[in-house]
Amino acid sequence: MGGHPLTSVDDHRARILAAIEPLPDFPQPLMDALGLAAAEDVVSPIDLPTFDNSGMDGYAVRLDDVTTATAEAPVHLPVVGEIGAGQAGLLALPPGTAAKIMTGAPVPAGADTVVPYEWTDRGVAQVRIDQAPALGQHVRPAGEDVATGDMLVSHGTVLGPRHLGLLAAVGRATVRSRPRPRVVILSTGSELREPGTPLGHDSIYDGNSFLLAAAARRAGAIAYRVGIVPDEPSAFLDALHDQLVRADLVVTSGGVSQGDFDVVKAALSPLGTVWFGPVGMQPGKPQGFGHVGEDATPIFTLPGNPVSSYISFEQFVLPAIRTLMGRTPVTRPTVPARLTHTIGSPAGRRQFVRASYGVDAGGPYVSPVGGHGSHLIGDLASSDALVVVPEDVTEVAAGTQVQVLRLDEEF
Ligand SMILES: Nc1nc2c(c(=O)[nH]1)N[C@H]1C(S)=C(S)[C@@H](COP(=O)(O)OP(=O)(O)OC[C@H]3O[C@@H](n4cnc5c(N)ncnc54)[C@H](O)[C@@H]3O)O[C@H]1N2
Ligand code: MOO
Repeated sequence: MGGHPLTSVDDHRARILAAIEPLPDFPQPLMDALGLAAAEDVVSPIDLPTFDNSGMDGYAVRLDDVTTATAEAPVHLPVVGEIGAGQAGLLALPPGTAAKIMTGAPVPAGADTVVPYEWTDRGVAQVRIDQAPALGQHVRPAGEDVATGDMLVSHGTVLGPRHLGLLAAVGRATVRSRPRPRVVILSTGSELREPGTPLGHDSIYDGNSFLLAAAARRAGAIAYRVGIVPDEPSAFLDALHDQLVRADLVVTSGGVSQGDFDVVKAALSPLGTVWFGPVGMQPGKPQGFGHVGEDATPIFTLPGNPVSSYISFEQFVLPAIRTLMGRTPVTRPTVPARLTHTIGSPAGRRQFVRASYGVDAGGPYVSPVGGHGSHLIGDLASSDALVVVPEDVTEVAAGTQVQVLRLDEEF
């Protein structure tokens, strides 16, 4: 790739997003929709409360019958029934009577007020009322909270526990949303070993497939972490084709630079459906994107260095997952912060500097963490932000306002 011109980060992302369509939406059971974007405007089919109901355990009365009640001169009323929540036998209250009523039970026609037990002798056949209530006291009117036709959740809202609770409360069993994309992650490299197994003198543990699968799941996808694939094109193609049946997206790590055993490039280049080339970024220069299989499944071939892999995921795969899910914005927004230490950056490449973000008396700040090496996964794990240094900038002085990606923030 040495002689190839660099594709810009923005052009590469634009090429990817032009090739990704949101997944079709369909009605999903409410619990499956947690964290998904609603793909419909939901208006309420009913009022909430659905009917006038009691806010206290006590007696339903007509205010006119109890306005004179005091401790010295209590009012006595015959009790004509008992109304429990979900057990409402008594539909109307005759004048001059009271009915026991429980919290949430429908207030009978004719009653306009509820007297709580604490203001009475809790009588069964007759009740003594020691205090006069205000009109409508402890009656929760129908439609007070939500009226039929109110907009409950608008298209694009990311559904959380409170939205789902409300949808259930108005009787919705499902909500239209796009499903979680299924993302298959393959890591390539004959040097790789599964964590928990012994390491040879020339092997390393496969951190990337965990890094990428966890990032995909955090982004809202269903991540399938496939085992390690050796540096052998036929083995890679077999593994890939086995996985396509359950993939909306495929992500590979490793095997895309200039090495003699760069398996992903060797296996996919002959298909002619995957673009490989250098992208003007550091880390993450060697990239590939295209389509594979009968369904033209999108495939991202990310570089194997762990930090390169992760930053490539952030820049390219995350926006694709969010597009599939109908989430906006598709790219993580940057926030401004004050840089605490001077940093250098290569000309012509957008640099992503591992950093830690904080806020002090001077406002938000960001401090570089560790070195630039794209193998430094320890430094990556100590970071929670990336400083974005534009392509044409070769040095940023301490104290400068920079643009920062906060990696653990929801957006
Ligand atoms: N002659 C050149 N060599 C390299 C170039 C170049 O332009 N010319 N680019 C360098 C850059 S930049 C990167 S990034 C890497 C990308 O290489 P590959 O994508 O082919 O990745 P590998 O060679 O397979 O591995 C690179 C590195 O990462 C380690 N690795 C790979 N997979 C994993 C994994 N699953 N878990 C942990 N670590 C992994 C691997 O052992 C290597 O150390 O190429 C440079 N070379
Ligand atoms: O692009 Mo590589 O990702 O700089 O190490």
